[in-house]
Amino acid sequence: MHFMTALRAAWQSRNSLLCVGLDPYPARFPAHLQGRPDAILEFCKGIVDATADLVCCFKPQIAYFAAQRAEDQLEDLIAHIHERHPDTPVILDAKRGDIGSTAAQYAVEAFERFRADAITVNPYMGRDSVEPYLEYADKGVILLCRTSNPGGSDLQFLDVGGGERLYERVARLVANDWNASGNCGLVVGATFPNEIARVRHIVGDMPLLVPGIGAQGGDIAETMQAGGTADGTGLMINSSRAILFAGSGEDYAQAARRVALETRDAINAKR
Ligand SMILES: O=c1ccn([C@@H]2O[C@H](COP(=O)(O)O)[C@@H](O)[C@H]2O)c(=O)[nH]1
Repeated sequence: MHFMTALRAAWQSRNSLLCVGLDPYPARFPAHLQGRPDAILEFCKGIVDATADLVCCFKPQIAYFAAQRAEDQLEDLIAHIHERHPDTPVILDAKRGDIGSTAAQYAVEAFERFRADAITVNPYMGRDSVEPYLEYADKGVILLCRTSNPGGSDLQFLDVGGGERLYERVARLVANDWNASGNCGLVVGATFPNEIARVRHIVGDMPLLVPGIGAQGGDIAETMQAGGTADGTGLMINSSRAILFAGSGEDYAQAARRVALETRDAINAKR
């Protein structure tokens, strides 16, 4: 199924705009998982199974798996999500960016090896660096636009002419040119609600992946006000650490579920 079709279906069936980010950091795992060779997979499966009915998508961040030499556990985790929660799209947060020939290999890695439904991509090497992902027309390609970190302003806020900021140029380019197959989205941080509103104005109803609530302190009400579409959807609002590490004992998955539920409900209260 096309990523966008699956996402829209999940927004409706789950009544949720929440994306749970899967950033497994072993030092924060509960004691009963410490030292197990499959700890990353078991930790993440616990989170996924406890929250799947509350989310519109999951977003594993590849660095947390690669740093632990656990790419095989990422493969198994995504296979688990597809098997047990088949209506829940998976966004591989990899932020790839390279020349076309190398990008083609990254696209194979994301969509054929890991079987992700969408990937995050860095657009700053231009169209030919993004083309190999766009060719997978049924997969989502979610481009960095206005990132949530403070240093994002160093470049993304530069005036590229006529008062247009670089992140606005990215939004315009993606909406008017790169999105021919309707498979593009943009990353815009919850920590910059004014820019979320600008991007929404430029791109119409294009889905926005919004990290930055929870541990980074972004405001849910401001995010919804700035980025929600007329039908109350349009956003995948990510929270990772605040949900993953809500508890530190054997009941960590139940604790994660409680925070995921509160977060989903706080978002829904502002739709
Ligand atoms: O601009 C961006 C783009 C991506 N991220 C990623 O989202 C999560 C945020 O984690 P929290 O624990 O909820 O802060 C993480 O995987 C980042 O790599 C982002 O934060 N900002």
